Amino acid sequence: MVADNLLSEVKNIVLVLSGKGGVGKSTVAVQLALSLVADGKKVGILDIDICGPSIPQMFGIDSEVMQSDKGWKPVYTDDSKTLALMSIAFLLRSRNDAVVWRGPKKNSMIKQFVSTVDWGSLDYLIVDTPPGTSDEHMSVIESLAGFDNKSAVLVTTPQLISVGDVRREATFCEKTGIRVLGIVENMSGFVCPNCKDCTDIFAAGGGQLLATETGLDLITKIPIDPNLTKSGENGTNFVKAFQDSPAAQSVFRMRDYVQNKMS
Ligand SMILES: Nc1ncnc2c1ncn2[C@@H]1O[C@H](COP(=O)(O)OP(=O)(O)OP(=O)(O)O)[C@@H](O)[C@H]1O
Ligand code: SF4
Repeated sequence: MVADNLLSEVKNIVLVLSGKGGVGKSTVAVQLALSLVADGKKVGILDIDICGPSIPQMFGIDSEVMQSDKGWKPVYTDDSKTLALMSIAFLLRSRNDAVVWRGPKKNSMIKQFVSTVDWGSLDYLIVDTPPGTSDEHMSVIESLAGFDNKSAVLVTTPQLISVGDVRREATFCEKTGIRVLGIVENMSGFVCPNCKDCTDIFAAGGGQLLATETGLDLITKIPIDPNLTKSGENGTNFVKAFQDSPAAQSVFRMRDYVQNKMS
């Protein structure tokens, strides 16, 4: 069963969640999408971070939303149309416009996103969410209530303070009936490009601790990679350009895990 007929050709939905801001949720969403595309899949990214949309910038795309005869056309990253994007940023006149909407207006925008975007056929729709468990989360979950094949990935960093936030996110998923595929530990050490040694810059073991406590799988640990930071600023396809790097290999493990669990 599907929530709406414009999602009728979408096979799987993956929500990317984190309890805390700045842990790399959008980065994980984008790299998961690009790695699925590298595996021949058709993918969409829905950016529901109404107050801080970052997906268009991560692809270096500045575009306006156009209408199709069915709804809003997503913005494609290239002519092959294998990766489609939708973000509030495409609806704003300028990237610097601030969104100061109260809950009900945000809710209706998210419901419109879910019901009005003409995604066409997709293997995966990745939903990039704001941090925490806010109005946006409730709205998207309510809007997707009729879509069966949906799951979540929880992103954390190795510090324990972040783990506490993600634990609350796991409880939220349990209460709202969203299946959690597992935990991604991001910024998990820094692999030196010279000696390939991994230094735990922040701390170590947060993702594993959370996994042990919640009984969820630790899907992968993505190290800090300066090229990954740069790709978020200049729109480079990181997993294609740096496919042999430890960070890209870790992203591929996440992709394979997600595909196995959702098949
Ligand atoms: N593994 C990594 N290696 C290097 N840089 C990273 C990594 N993960 C994230 N970053 C960088 O950290 C910053 C924050 O990442 P990102 O925007 O993905 O976080 P977020 O959790 O989505 O933030 P927000 O709370 O604003 O939604 C970005 O500059 C991004 O490029
Ligand atoms: S980890 Fe090794 S190679 Fe890298 S900066 Fe430190 S000493 Fe140099």
